[in-house]
Amino acid sequence: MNPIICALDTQDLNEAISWANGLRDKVGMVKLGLEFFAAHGPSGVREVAKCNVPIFLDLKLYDIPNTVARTVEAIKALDVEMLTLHISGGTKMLKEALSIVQGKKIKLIGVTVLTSMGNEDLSELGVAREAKSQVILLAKLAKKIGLHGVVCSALEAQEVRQECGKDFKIITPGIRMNRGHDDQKRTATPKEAINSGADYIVIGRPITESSNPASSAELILKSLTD
Ligand SMILES: O=c1ccn([C@@H]2O[C@H](COP(=O)(O)O)[C@@H](O)[C@H]2O)c(=O)[nH]1
Repeated sequence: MNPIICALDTQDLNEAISWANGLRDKVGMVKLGLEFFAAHGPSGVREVAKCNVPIFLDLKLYDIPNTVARTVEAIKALDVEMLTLHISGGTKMLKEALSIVQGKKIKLIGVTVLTSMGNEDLSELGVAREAKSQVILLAKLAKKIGLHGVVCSALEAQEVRQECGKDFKIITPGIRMNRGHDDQKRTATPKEAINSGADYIVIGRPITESSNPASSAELILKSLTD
């Protein structure tokens, strides 16, 4: 299985389609997020799906239970593999969302602590725990409620794997090699993430801003076995 999920972060539909076509054989999935969805909505997702590459829809839903459930209801008609929602939306929100996708192929993935945040950012929000312990707490809650997996950084992947078991999907953004951290704080290389137990590594700008996205993805894949 190819563990690379490339984030197609753009408002340009043609650019997203061109990336999806160019990367189809080099990645396991593509990710469409808030930027793309705000610009093109469900019809844009359907257009990218025509490129025959599995889609991870990263909308990070976070609202009252009824609103999230109705949103999941609208999204479940789309041909996507996984959809994200914030675990901090709470048990009722998560359970109601799960009940909507019961028996469907779409997997609900919980966002723990954004990889752009460090301990100081959490403390500013009144969260006394360090990022790692907050991630483990949220991942265990997600597992208990029945979510299919979580988004966390590679720095927590090993502990999440130990706590949540082998069938629980672990998806790690914040992947960096040789270009600084941008706005990410909890980062790791592709190989470190996979060695820590991640099922998938989410990589956006290091691929899409390179002069040759397909060959960058190919090199990253190769780096996993070197
Ligand atoms: O905690 C999170 C959750 C989601 N993301 C998303 O992943 C990609 C990362 O893109 P890069 O360009 O490789 O930084 C992006 O779409 C984020 O929305 C995340 O980074 N961290």
